[in-house]
Amino acid sequence: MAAPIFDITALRHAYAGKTVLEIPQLSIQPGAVVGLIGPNGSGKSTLLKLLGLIQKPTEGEIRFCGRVVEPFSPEARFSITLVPQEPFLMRRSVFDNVAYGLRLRGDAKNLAERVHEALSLVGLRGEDFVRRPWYALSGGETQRVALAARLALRPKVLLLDEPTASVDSASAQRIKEASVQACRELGTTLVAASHDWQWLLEICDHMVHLFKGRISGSGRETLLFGPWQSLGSGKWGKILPDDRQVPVPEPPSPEAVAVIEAMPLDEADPGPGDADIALAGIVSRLSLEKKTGEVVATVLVGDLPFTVRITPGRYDTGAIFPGNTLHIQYRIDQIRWL
Ligand SMILES: Nc1ncnc2c1ncn2[C@@H]1O[C@H](COP(=O)(O)OP(=O)(O)OP(=O)(O)O)[C@@H](O)[C@H]1O
Repeated sequence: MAAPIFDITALRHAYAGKTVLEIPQLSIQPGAVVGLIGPNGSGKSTLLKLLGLIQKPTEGEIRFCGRVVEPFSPEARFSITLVPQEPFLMRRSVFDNVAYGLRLRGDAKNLAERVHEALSLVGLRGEDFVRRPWYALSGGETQRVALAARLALRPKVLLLDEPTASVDSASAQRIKEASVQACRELGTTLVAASHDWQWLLEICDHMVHLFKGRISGSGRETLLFGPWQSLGSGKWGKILPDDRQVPVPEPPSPEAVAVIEAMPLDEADPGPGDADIALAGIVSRLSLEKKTGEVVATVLVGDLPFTVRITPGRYDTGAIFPGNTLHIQYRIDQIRWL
């Protein structure tokens, strides 16, 4: 295996003395497509800024290509590029915005051609856009020009922070396609934070699920939030509006979060099998996971969203689609607490 492009060790980051991110170890391979998911405030943007070397961690180390690189060093600036949630353009034409980085690093050969190429990657026709001033663009076009300006640099690493949060759906689609295509064509490593779990599952080699600044899993786990109720006879869990029970082990604190790894559904007739809990739910969405070729489903049990893995054999029976009833299964002793 190639040496990691990023190697994180004993990382802790704090704002005004409050720790918001703690990652003991994380490696990212060159050329990998990595997804960051997690609720608001879980530390995704902070991790991207640290990987983008525009912030220094409070403690610990981030090695880039095997070396600790100083924030804002030329090496970092020309190899790693971060597209923030609300990218801004310089008060110049689209051409000058896209050409800026190339000129800055003294790399202006075939400039016009490269600007047009980068714009076409994000679905904008050069002829229509190069002369436009920064203010004559929609939000989606601004986002795409900002991405084109990064892709023109053929970066080693592209960091995307919620690339599609505030744009129309056509721009969102184009931004997603362009970033993945760039990674394929240029061998760029892509780390994308997004609430679009389905998109990340489809494109990622690796998912990192952040929760309260810690890695809680790989994005396929179910998180169940308190408050927890006593179910009697020493049992704990939740009671659904239809009186069904969702049992968990005794919670360590009232606000503890239960984590259930996605169990595979691979039998024609689910039954409890290895699990001690089986609950009927309604399939609400299905996604094909690039890494495993499995279908990952969200199944609503009452109003609780559970994540399950459906093996190709089971999925090929053709009986699973949104709106269907499916039994989710888990073992109480496999639940861990956050
Ligand atoms: N500059 C800052 N100063 C102080 N606190 C900050 C700063 N930036 C972020 N935080 C806090 O750090 C925590 C993590 O924030 P971060 O923006 O990294 O989360 P996130 O997962 O990207 O959230 P979102 O999905 O809302 O963008 C939050 O509690 C946030 O309020």
